[in-house]
Amino acid sequence: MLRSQTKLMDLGRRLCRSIGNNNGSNLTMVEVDDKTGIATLTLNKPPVNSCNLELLLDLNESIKQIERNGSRGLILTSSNDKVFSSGLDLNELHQPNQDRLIAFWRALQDMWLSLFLSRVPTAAAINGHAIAVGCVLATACEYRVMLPGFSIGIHATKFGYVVPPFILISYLSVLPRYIAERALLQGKLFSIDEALHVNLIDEVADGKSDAIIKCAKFIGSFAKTQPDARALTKRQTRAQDVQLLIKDPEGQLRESLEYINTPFFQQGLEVYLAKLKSKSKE
Ligand SMILES: CCCCCCCCCCCCC/C=C/C(=O)SCCNC(=O)CCNC(=O)[C@H](O)C(C)(C)COP(=O)(O)OP(=O)(O)OC[C@H]1O[C@@H](n2cnc3c(N)ncnc32)[C@H](O)[C@@H]1OP(=O)(O)O
Repeated sequence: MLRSQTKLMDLGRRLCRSIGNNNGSNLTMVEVDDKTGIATLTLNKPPVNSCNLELLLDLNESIKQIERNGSRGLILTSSNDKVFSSGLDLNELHQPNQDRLIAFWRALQDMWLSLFLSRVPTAAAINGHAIAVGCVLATACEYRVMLPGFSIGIHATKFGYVVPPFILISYLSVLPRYIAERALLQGKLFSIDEALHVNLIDEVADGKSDAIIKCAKFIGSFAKTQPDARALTKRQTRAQDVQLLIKDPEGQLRESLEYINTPFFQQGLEVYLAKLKSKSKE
């Protein structure tokens, strides 16, 4: 590598400062670019960023921290170069301890609301597979840039999971209804070309740094808007989508828990988890 290139990269690194989210965990990392004021929020739970209780709480705290520290925007990405997020940690749903399950599902609902309604511009640099809730994280953002060779989508019905309303809504907020409905019913995972074709993603990037640059460019497109006016307008635009979860979070929680605790769901999950484990040993 040329010395001038190395120098440029060092400079880039120096311009970023890490900010903690006060809980001392490294499950997510936040770096703010001093020049642009944009925060990069990196999912960092090996091996595949599956969302367990701790990651959801951490992610929610980081989203709030980014808003509190006055960042100009949020870019969500992953420290894993193959997987953006593998969705919910299925171990949280399998034969769950009921108190932990309640905390887990509440954390999921709260985190989704924080990201979906974030007052700052949000973009996802999808540098790996984005499966189920991994896709939901991306669609909660305002803009999506993805790298080729990976899949994105919600394939829950293939494995016998009914999707809760807020997951459905996050799909419907970016896809036309007939495409969202068909994809959900088929349990479809989109290739990059298919995702681009239906506008599930906005752009393709040829590497993670290119994806981050493209996300930053999108966020920069709001430079001339007044932040409070932008934030309130976004909230109004999305108000109907969040109505159910804001008006009756406990009702939504109850419905999901009832379903998760059914023998039907538990048996299906057991088979799926066993398949996943045997696949990873191949
Ligand atoms: C009428 C009432 C209405 C209310 C309804 C309420 C319903 C509520 C419940 C239903 C929820 C529905 C919505 C579902 C949302 C979800 O997000 S579920 C999660 C779905 N995700 C997946 O299925 C992903 C599965 N994983 C993969 O396909 C692959 O792992 C990968 C992401 C493509 C990565 O592949 P690779 O790099 O080859 O890694 P692996 O070797 O496969 O995996 C490494 C280890 O990680 C484990 N793992 C992977 N994903 C998960 C996961 N999601 N949860 C837990 N563990 C996971 C995998 O088993 C490996 O583990 P080891 O064997 O121990 O190494």
